[in-house]
Amino acid sequence: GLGLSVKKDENFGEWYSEVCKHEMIEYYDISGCYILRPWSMAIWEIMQSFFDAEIKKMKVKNCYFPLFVSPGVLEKEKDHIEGFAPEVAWVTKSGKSDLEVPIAIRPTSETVMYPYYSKWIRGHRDLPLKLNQWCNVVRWEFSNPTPFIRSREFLWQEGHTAFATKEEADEEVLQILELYRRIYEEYLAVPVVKGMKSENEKFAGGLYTTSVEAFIPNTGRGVQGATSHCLGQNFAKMFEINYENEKGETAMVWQNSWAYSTRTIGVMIMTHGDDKGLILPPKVASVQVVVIPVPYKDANTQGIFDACTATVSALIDAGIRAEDDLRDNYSPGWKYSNWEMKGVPLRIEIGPRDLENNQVRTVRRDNGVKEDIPRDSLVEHVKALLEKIQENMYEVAKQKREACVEEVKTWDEFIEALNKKKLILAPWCDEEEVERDVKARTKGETGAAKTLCSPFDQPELPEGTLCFASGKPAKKWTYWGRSY
Ligand SMILES: O=C1CCCN[C@@H]1CCCn1cnc2ccccc2c1=O
Repeated sequence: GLGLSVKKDENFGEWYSEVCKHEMIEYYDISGCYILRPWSMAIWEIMQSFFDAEIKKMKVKNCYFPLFVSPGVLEKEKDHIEGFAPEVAWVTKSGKSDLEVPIAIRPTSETVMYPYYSKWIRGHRDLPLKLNQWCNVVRWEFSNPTPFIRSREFLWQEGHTAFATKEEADEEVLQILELYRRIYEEYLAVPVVKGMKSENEKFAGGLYTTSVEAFIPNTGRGVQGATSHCLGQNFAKMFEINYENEKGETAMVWQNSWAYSTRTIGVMIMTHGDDKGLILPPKVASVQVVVIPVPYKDANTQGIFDACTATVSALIDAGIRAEDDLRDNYSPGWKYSNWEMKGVPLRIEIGPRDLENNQVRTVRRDNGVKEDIPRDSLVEHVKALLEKIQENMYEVAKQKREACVEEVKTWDEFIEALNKKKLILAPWCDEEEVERDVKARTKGETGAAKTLCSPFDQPELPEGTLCFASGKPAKKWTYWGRSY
């Protein structure tokens, strides 16, 4: 089809929406819901097989709990549910008749699972209990829906673990957070910051929340990439998840919960896409190499086609996800832009000259560099190229993100940086009231500024440094910004 109607730097919202339509999603007739087409589902599956294998090494077991939540348990813990209640979707009828009691659709599964954790965990030998489920959740949000980033239904994994000691829980929180960093940085080529959420931004039902935070330079917005919470004993108290410990005493468990979702795909699209469309990191591309014949009127067309199919099978035999595009109803030029739009990381062209010289022409999607490579060393060349593309995409994204970071010391610098769509690193007194105040003072049609996270990797905080917002002694460096 035709190219994009807008440029990424001119109209980001429209650009993103159009890019997503080049086979990642289809818009659905219910607002906030999207069809995941194979081109994006394949990305989800590649990430899923990595993460699933990793948590299985940690002895986490997969399970599946019902989609439906009875009202009693959902509203069991007031401060957990109060802020979220408007987002809960309810089933109130079956057929023509009303249900006696409306049933909620899970927005997350703590209240679904924990009554059974209470039943299953009786003695210390039942610990640790480590379960995960791959499922969908529904949150009937009203703020502007965005494919992958904010939808009323999305796919995620949610891990829910229970331990005898806080130390075990604390350790797992960070092990999972590292897996989330790897998903973003090693698979999606998206740089993220690991850090602690503020009291105001953390999961209200938990003890503390850690997260990996990404940043979108075009909009100057942070985006929470994934979260790993230590719940402490809050839910254990609420759901009476206790056990007889080795000393015969009744003790409450220490719990974690952690999730990443299809939002990851949206962050990848926003980070790497350009005015020709998607750019897929090779690690998550369902088609890493597309081989396109460039027949010339009286040249040996069959020979060219045979070279294409031979090239594809050599690459597939080497474990590279390759496809040829031999369609005779599209020109090579049309095929180039079509596969560029879909973001295939590497294109191989084979024309008459390539046939004669027993070579192929490679074209990189990330930087457009063309290179002729001999067919006898095809596989190792392509493998090396795909690795270089993966690494280059990450480095380019990291430099762009670093260029957006601005360190500020005063309120005026903060406001100026915010208006320049920067990712702000500021010394903060870590007082909730001050964060609420910053939110109130920066409220606007593009949303208020808030803390994104306090990076674990803290820069030096010289004695006497004052909070940019309150003027009180600063306790930590914190990333601030507008967010999705
Ligand atoms: O992030 C995670 C990781 C996976 C398990 N759940 C936690 C916390 C979810 C927080 N949350 C988020 N939206 C909600 C919406 C409606 C009701 C409840 C909630 C809710 O509890």
